[in-house]
Amino acid sequence: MRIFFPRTWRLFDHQEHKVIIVGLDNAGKTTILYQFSMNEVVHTSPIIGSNVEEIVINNTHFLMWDIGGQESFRSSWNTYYTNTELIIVVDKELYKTLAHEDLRKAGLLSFVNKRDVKECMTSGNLPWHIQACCALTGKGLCQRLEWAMSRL
Ligand SMILES: Nc1nc2c(ncn2[C@@H]2O[C@H](COP(=O)(O)OP(=O)(O)OP(=O)(O)O)[C@@H](O)[C@H]2O)c(=O)[nH]1
Ligand SMILES: [Mg+2]
Repeated sequence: MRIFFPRTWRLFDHQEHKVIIVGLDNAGKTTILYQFSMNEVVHTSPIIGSNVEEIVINNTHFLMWDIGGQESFRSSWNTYYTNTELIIVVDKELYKTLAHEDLRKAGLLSFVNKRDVKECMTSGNLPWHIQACCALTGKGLCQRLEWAMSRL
């Protein structure tokens, strides 16, 4: 995995940044967690509960929580939200739906919808980006973490 973040001011950034990884079951969250922490693919089993790893990248410390995506556990996700600085949403359904020959040349624009509904998050308070990745190779994972870190 490529190591980045050359900014010198980060050399002394020992604050721990809380990250949560959410998404439906089987999306690849645990695989991504261990790509970040061990730079390798581990054998995973579906989890009801969570895994947490402390990860240091270029002297920036992350406490990365991988939260089980099984339906029965989703109502517990909110117990992990306190002090979260970065949310990683892993979505395999989107990929599956769009992996079609007819869409090979299409662009992709994603809307965070229902901004008129009060309880919904808005793009105003939640900066976000879409990044294609492969958790088995680690490709794509680092680029977007770099983008996210610049906003911490
Ligand atoms: N082909 C492919 N398989 C992947 C990728 N990422 C994960 N997988 C596989 O998808 C399966 C599920 O991955 P997990 O990381 O356990 O999924 P999860 O999101 O943690 O699932 P829950 O713990 O049930 O919420 C495993 O067999 C992984 O090897 C990927 O980028 N490509
Ligand atoms: Mg898992």
